[in-house]
Amino acid sequence: MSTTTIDPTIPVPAYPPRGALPPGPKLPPLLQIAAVARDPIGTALRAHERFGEPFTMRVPGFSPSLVFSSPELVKQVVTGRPDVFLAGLANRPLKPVLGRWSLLTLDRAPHMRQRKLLLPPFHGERLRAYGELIDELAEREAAAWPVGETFRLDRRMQALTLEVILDVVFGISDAARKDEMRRLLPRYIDAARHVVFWGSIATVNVGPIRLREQFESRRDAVDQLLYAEIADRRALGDDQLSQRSDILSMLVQATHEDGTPMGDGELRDELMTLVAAGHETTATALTWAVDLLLRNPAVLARMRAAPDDDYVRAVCQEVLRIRPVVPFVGRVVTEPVRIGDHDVPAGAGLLASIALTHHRADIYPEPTRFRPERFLGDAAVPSYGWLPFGGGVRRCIGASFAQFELETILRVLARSPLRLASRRPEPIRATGVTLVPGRGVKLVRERA
Ligand code: HEM
Repeated sequence: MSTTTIDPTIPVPAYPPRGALPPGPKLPPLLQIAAVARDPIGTALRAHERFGEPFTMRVPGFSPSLVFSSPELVKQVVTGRPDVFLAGLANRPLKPVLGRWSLLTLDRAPHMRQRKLLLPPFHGERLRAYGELIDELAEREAAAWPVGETFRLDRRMQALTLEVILDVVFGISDAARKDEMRRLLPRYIDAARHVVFWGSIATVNVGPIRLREQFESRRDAVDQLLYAEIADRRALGDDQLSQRSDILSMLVQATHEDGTPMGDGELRDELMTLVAAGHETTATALTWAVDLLLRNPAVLARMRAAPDDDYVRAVCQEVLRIRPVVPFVGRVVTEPVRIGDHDVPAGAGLLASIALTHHRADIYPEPTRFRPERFLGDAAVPSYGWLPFGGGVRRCIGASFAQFELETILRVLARSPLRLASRRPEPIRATGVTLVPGRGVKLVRERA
């Protein structure tokens, strides 16, 4: 069933001529993206120091982009007119993975149509009802870790946040299907990460390297499960549906303004979007949070000693400041615009560098120090000085849920007797659209 009639495809505007954009790193685009992959924050800081604001980044398959980082200019980028500042177009590398109806890859009226349907399930206190379940899943996960053996925390956090998505978003109750999802979704996300980061290079088949085939077969396997779940949910009566609190059940009942329900393709793309946007991001933030806590014993001690809500919130805010899981958000402009004193030609990309904003010494003295106290009391951060969830009509719809999930799980993890397997600093790497710990944060659980 497909009910949506507006074609969401917007042509990519021609790139502006080189001379029309401010200077930036001279490396060829492929080498620029390799440098970003290896040292995302350092590369941005060095470019900012050398070229000032804005500088131009060029990466393969993406509009050449002006990078901004001061709060007032970042605000203009993320809150610019949604019919001109297109985020869906900027997010187009995600399209092969998430689909054409994904909230992340749509713009203008089709984007607002989907956003109106997706926002209500994420609103207010609704998802807090899941607090107990999340707490229970976290306790069970931490209790299963082997004593005295080294393990990678990133993998465990991915498994945990996937469980949360399978319950809260999908509401899958069939045990066999849930097991299949546990097995197949991470494999698909793994293949998808390369497609997103390396663009078209990762979708070719060269001799024995069958990246495209692998990507497509993993996508089809997951799609089959998703369509089966959608069909089962549609088969439920209104009474049964209205008693369920998972997001899929709510979306199956939702209707667009013209009264039409979401089609199967729309539902599939939005489910995939919620997994992709909400699973690894939260897992990565948790992994960084534990790494930072174990390297900052005073903060850990305060977390262990029955912390108040404000302190736990401040810890999570500081984690997302110093390790912004999504290091930038992008827009592509379809007509000339002015950002501060800068004329930006049509077809240029704009990047709000969250990582650079969060490392500004004028907002955060000693920006590389982990100090949750920055977010306590009257210490005010300027608006758009902290934006791990982006902003404007594209602001992350899962932001309050993510913060709640982080705080709930971190309280549990802080109580676990864990130590780092190595004191060496954890390298920060970029994969897909996230900043991840290069070695996955290796831990040892000690005897309690
Ligand atoms: C620590 C966790 C998370 C971080 C750091 C994060 C960050 C972001 C960022 C930076 C954006 C882009 C905003 C912009 O372009 O201005 C975004 C968009 C989005 N996020 Fe999140 N997110 C997180 C968790 C979640 C969760 C748990 C969900 C849902 C289950 C979610 C769903 C979405 C969706 C659907 C969008 C697209 C919104 C739109 O384009 O209208 N995110 N997120």
